[in-house]
Amino acid sequence: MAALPIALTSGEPAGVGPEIAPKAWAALKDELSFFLIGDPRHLPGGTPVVEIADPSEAPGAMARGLPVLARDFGAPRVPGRANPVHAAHVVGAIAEGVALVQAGKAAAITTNPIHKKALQDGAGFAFPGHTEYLGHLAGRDRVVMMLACSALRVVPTTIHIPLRDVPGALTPALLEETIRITDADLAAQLGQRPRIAVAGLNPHAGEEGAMGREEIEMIAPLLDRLRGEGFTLLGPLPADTMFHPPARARYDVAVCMYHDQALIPIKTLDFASGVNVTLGLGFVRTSPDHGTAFDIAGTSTADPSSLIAALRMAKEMAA
Ligand SMILES: NC(=O)C1=CN([C@@H]2O[C@H](COP(=O)(O)OP(=O)(O)OC[C@H]3O[C@@H](n4cnc5c(N)ncnc54)[C@H](O)[C@@H]3O)[C@@H](O)[C@H]2O)C=CC1
Ligand SMILES: NCC(=O)COP(=O)(O)O
Repeated sequence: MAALPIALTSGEPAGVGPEIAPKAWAALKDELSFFLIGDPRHLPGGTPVVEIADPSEAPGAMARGLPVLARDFGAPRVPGRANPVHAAHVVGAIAEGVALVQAGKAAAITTNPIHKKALQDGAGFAFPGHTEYLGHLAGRDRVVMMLACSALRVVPTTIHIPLRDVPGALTPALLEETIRITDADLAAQLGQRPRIAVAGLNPHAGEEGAMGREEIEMIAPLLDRLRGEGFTLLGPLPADTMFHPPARARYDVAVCMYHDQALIPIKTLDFASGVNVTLGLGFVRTSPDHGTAFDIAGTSTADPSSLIAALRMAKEMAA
């Protein structure tokens, strides 16, 4: 019996998602099977499309073209310009992808990039991103964002919030849940518990209280308690010196305090093939690490490498 296909969501039609999906199909058609949930009108002219009525048809269709579970998004696509008419359909494709995974019709979900502001404006989307929406659909109170490439894995503890709100949002409970979910999910993936490096919040990890006290008052006591339970934890480490190659060799994943502390190193190291993974969902979700790239949408120049890596990782994790 053919392996279950991966559900790939449309993402923002005005972005590069419709352009990288056919490129990923061309690269992967002999390696794995997936199907796009989206509007076939949004795909570039000349894309070989096979419309399917059910995910079970995707493996057999891969050799002929990109399998598409066709949905009418209400309007054609204008590259670089989000259309509010699309917004509810973009959200609906994510919900449908999750439902198909939960029904045992798809092995995993891989999401094309969404434009968060366009979904807020067009559909009143109440979530900061996929991560939180997927957690909601999965019925989980808390899930974790991880970005991974061959050189590094990073987890931001706080995600899409303004920088000024980070210190208030960083609670011992939030950090503890983040570390516990990261440890459990990576142990299942790696076959052994991960070595987790934890960043400080402040310059020089607070320099013994001279530059901030979150490390002394919150992070270090929590890490000490979790070490007592058997977690392998380094830190709190100064964030500026934990990402060079010898430092990275000492851990399997870096838990960071806020979005850019985590994402700048990985996107600098490997923007082309980094993958965004949601941990703690109970099913597999991956995504390219990049966004909608409105500035190059419509030019056919978008690099599909990160989507290809995301689909490969979804297959490997779901196996
Ligand atoms: N998983 C998701 O749904 C994600 C969504 N976003 C959203 O995307 C939107 C735009 O975000 P930005 O910060 O501008 O980041 P972006 O990743 O869309 O673009 C940053 C730069 O990288 C380039 N780039 C991105 N992907 C590329 C590709 N495949 N090939 C070649 N060049 C590429 C763009 O042209 C641009 O110059 C925002 O609404 C953001 O929230 C951002 C990251 C992930
Ligand atoms: N910066 C990462 C990003 O925006 C992806 O977020 P999500 O949509 O996967 O939650």
